[in-house]
Amino acid sequence: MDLSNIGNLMRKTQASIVEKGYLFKNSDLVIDAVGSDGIRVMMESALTARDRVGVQDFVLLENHTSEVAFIENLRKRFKENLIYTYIGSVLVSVNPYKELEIYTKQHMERYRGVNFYEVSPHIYAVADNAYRSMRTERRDQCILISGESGAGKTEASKKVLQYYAVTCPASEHVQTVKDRLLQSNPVLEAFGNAKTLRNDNSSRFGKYMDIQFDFRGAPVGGHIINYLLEKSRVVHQSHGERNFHIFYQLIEGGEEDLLRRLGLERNAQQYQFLVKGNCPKVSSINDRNDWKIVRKALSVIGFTDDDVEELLNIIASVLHLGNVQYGGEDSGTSYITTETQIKYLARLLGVDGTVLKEALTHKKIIAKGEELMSPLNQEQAASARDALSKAIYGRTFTWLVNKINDSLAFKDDSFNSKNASVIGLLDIYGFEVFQNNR
Ligand SMILES: Nc1ncnc2c1ncn2[C@@H]1O[C@H](COP(=O)(O)OP(=O)(O)OP(=O)(O)O)[C@@H](O)[C@H]1O
Repeated sequence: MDLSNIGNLMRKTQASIVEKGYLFKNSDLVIDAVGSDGIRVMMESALTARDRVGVQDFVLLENHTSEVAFIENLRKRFKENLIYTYIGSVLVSVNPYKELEIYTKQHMERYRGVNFYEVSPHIYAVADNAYRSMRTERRDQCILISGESGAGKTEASKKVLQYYAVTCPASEHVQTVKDRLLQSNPVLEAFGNAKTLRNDNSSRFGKYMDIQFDFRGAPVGGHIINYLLEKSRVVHQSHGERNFHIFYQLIEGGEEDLLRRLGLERNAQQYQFLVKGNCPKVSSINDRNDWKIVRKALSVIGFTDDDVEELLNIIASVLHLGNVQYGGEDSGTSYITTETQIKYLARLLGVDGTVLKEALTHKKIIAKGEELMSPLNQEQAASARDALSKAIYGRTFTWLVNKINDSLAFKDDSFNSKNASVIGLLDIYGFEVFQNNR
């Protein structure tokens, strides 16, 4: 072998070894390619490379049962901006908290149709592997994403969706489905995410999303199941946290005449349900911009102007409910001191103001077939108000998800959805332990 070429060949091979993560597992291949003269230098280079970037699959670690070795390998890779590592077919991801140039179309192409271990670990490899297994084995697949709050689960599930949106076959109809699938994210995040101490955009609900594919492997529909929305956040937030994003987006971004119609002021500090966490501004969040994104997304998903109006009426009514105040502290019988709120509430919710007032200050008892109204004291009335606010918000969220599902459902009669192949995406929020878990 011409020794002058060894350097070049080595550099090339080493890059490929590092990229593919073969290192010493497949070092025989490398030694064959380099020839006996290059073996020693080659081995040293590969060793140095492994020292620097770690191994791309934890099963290749010499001491793979050691937690210390595991963490050390993650640390090495993270330092080199390698946030993904495999444990066999499981992908471990470390949140980089910065934009990495690893989600471009070129990257997607690199992972398309390529075997899991031929390219460096990536969320796209997992997405592609599930897709190919679905097509070749004709079996439904599921990608389960779990981790503690702020680990990057929601971002990972968005990357998977983007991967399918770009790489799967498309037609006009399929493009609409892809757009709707992608646009459902900002809407769900506006209504179901909030700033917490750990994550400025924390999902406060669990989400399971089915993506349906036809026989050509094109995404033709989807379905979302939501569960465990953290409704208590509507009425109370811990210090440094916020309510659901949509409230701030509406107040910051809502047009003047819209706010006037809803009886709202452009000042979040005016609303009892938005001041509990004492966190009016978050540097990483632009509520005004996000409002525009959500409004656009709602129309892409197929919400009519009437749907949006109804939705916003209800969101505004929750804010008005929070400002309902009671008198009658010592008497044991509460009464409402904020008539303006009741006026707005009656109009926005389409209910009779007198009936609403009674509902907010009394409880109904049915005894021996007879209905009796019993007055609530101030504290009980405040709890009734909060319970109503949570119930309204919770049902609105379910309504929203149902509307999104209607728009994602495949409506062609000739297509039998029972024959569709499905990739499920489960993004379940991380465990948290609070002083008070609610
Ligand atoms: N791959 C990534 N590249 C760059 N930044 C990321 C990536 N993944 C996550 N982040 C950053 O971390 C933040 C938190 O991520 P994400 O919301 O996905 O966490 P999560 O695990 O879904 O948390 P929660 O359970 O609270 O909803 C994101 O808003 C984003 O700023």
